[in-house]
Amino acid sequence: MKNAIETKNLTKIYKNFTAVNSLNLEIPEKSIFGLLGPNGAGKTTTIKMLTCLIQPTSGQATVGGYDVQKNPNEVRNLLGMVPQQVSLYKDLTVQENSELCADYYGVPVDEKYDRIEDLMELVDIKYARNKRVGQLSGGQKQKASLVASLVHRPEILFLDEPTIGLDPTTKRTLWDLIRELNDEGNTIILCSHDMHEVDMLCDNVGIINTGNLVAYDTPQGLKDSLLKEEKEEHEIKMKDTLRDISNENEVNKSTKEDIETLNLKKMSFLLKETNDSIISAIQSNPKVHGVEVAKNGRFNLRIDNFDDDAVNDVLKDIIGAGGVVKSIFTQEPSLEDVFIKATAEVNEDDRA
Ligand SMILES: Nc1ncnc2c1ncn2[C@@H]1O[C@H](COP(=O)(O)OP(=O)(O)OP(=O)(O)O)[C@@H](O)[C@H]1O
Repeated sequence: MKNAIETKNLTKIYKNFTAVNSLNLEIPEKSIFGLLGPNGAGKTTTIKMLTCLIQPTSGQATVGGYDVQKNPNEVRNLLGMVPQQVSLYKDLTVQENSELCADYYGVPVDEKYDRIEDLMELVDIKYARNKRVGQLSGGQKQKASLVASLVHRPEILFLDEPTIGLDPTTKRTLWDLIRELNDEGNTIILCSHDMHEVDMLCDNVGIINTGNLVAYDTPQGLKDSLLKEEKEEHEIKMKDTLRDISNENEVNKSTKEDIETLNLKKMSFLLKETNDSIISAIQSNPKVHGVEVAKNGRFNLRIDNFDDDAVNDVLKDIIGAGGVVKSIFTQEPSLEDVFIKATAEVNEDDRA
């Protein structure tokens, strides 16, 4: 698979402050890539370099095979950009802004009205086409911005916090649109602080912290690696604690309990009906620790966090004993956990 974007040691230094430090990134064609990072990490600076708004201090970047420094015009023709702050003319209407963008990118006159019509239909902003952008709500502005950015059919679309401030329904409409554009073969670069959004939409995620790329994988790959890291940390902690205990020659009850629960994850089932045979079936599973039946009939238990089959095994026990599961909940690492871990160490001094 070809890459839509490649960077090699891409660096931006403002005076003596390193905003982006030697970034090496590969974004496959026709994928949705999520760029994450805390405030001030260097996301917008990276996007600005890739969209030819600012010059890198050193390193290279290619977009659609074109070098951002040597062929900025070719790069600009390939991409569309929805920035954090909507950059349309406030005194012009949605229609006028869209036409202006179409003319700027040289969209043939016999196509431009149809394209604008189709896009307005797609994002549902037709009803406000004759309103001035300055009079629109935040969500309407975002939609107008999308129409203007997509009118020249960019192969690569940059979206900087596209759903910030949108209501949940409009947000989901926009997610559908992003997926649709991707299905049509567009590459999408999404900058967002919304972890759920990134998890739902992106094929790959890069986490940038103090100008450095600190993680790059699929969302699931990142979560799995956190689980693996936790397992390794847990094993080290176990060994240390057991050594301490044997040194002290005394096993404190709460310490023992701490060790036992370190590697357990919470799991909870709501069954249609409960009876003793279901309870004893769950209790007799060696992977289950401490079953508790809550007043609302929900089973709360803990299972081995690192055993891939544990959830399946408990389910089999319940179904085998004639139980009907209405809902199930397990606590897994989220992309937010990965983000917090990957960006925990902040050393702004290193950037100067
Ligand atoms: N023109 C500039 N001159 C000096 N420093 C700058 C300039 N633009 C950005 N920076 C600094 O570079 C760093 C990265 O900024 P950038 O806007 O790329 O962060 P970001 O990851 O997009 O943050 P946010 O999530 O808050 O939008 C910040 O510390 C910022 O202050």
